[in-house]
Amino acid sequence: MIVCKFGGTSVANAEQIKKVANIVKSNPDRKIVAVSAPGKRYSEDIKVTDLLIDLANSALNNGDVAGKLANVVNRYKEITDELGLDNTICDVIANDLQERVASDKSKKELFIDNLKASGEDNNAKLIAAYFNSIGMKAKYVSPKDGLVVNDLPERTMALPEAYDNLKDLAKGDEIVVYPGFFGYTKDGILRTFDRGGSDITGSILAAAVKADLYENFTDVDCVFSANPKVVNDPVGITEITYREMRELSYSGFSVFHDEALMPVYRLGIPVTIKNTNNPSAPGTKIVPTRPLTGRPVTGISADSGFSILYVSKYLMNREIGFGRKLLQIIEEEHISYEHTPSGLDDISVIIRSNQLTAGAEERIIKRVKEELHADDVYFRHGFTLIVIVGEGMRNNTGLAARATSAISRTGANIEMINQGSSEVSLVFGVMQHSENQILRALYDEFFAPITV
Ligand SMILES: Nc1ncnc2c1ncn2[C@@H]1O[C@H](COP(=O)(O)OP(=O)(O)O)[C@@H](O)[C@H]1O
Ligand SMILES: N[C@@H](CC(=O)OP(=O)(O)O)C(=O)O
Repeated sequence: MIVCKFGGTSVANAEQIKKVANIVKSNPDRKIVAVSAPGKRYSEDIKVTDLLIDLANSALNNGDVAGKLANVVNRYKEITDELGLDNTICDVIANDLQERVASDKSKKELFIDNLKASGEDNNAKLIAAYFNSIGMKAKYVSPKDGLVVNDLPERTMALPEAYDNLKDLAKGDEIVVYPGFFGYTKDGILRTFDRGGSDITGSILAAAVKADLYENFTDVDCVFSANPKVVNDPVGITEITYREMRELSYSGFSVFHDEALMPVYRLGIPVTIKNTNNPSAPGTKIVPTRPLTGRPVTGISADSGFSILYVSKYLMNREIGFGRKLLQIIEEEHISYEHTPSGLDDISVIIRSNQLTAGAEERIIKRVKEELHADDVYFRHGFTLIVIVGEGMRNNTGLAARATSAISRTGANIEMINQGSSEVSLVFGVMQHSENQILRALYDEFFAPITV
């Protein structure tokens, strides 16, 4: 049995939804279909999820609710009209949105989650109605019936019992159309996953029903070895390991959410990334292991929005517990960190900038100075992490040297280097403004065809 997930671009309009129906119809094993909210129809378009976030903020701040709500309903109306569906489903969607807008606003975050999730919830209802209208027996299933997630303040994750609750999801003879992106706490409170989180839903469903395959349909033929929006015509990846994909997704390959790997990885369920616009292309297969090819590097990703906390203190290396105390100060601000490269007398902590506020920075600096008696403490912002990933990198001598010289040829300074302990990745911290130039230089170094 196959669980397939169709991303926002695959369900952005009627034409795309017709392609989805054809893909599902073409293989009777495709029994569970997880869907996103309508995404971008063209590059300047706005995703329904973003329209909904804007609507939620308007509702919280006494802004224009009626106009923004009508805007969202119109996106669905356009789709239903073109699919030849009657007004029933659009009325359901309009009523549902009105109810959500009128719901409890005392917990801002939960109110926004509730509106955000309606994008996928209503699209799943619409797509199930369309499937039935063309004779494909289908039913919409709500995450309320099983996809239990944890409570605030932790980030949203499925609880172990969700897998048991959902194990019989595909038992009937209808195709299950399931909204991505959200679940419910044990108390029935709706919470969304991170942005891009419909990939996570698909993976949870695949693990719950022990699917033979999880197909993730998007708008590119495969995962490329570098972001195709930055590197011209990058090499496509046929097979990639979970570990490689995890590193690359986490650090900038937006094509597949990094958290979506864990549920399927635990059961060894293979994943393929395929193109809704070109379903016969084989796509990229994510597998537990793969034979090594001649190329040590599989992919190069870049992710911006990082800050670095620099701390130096003479004889830091001799001071027992210095690192722990430093990280505890950061923990007490509820901030997570990515890397902690260190030298004899200094340590840097790499943090996602969106977790920092001016107040938090000030408190951290003050405490590190006063409690840890550091000689120097300061934050710097505007960094990108460039990550080179490949199973073939282990024991490949000279690879780091090749990477650093490729970067130095661009004239950029390397602010930080970290060899991931998994030994399949190498991380470089650079200033954000040189990101694209460095990505292209590294791509040329490791992927350009050799000419004699
Ligand atoms: N290395 C990569 N390989 C393929 N696509 C990538 C890569 N890095 C970034 N992308 C982008 O990811 C996009 C698909 O992800 P996303 O927009 O989340 O799609 P969906 O709407 O299917 O969820 C592609 O259009 C592509 O621009
Ligand atoms: N619609 C949500 C969840 C999602 O997974 O969307 P997409 O498939 O368009 O990446 C978002 O925009 O974050």
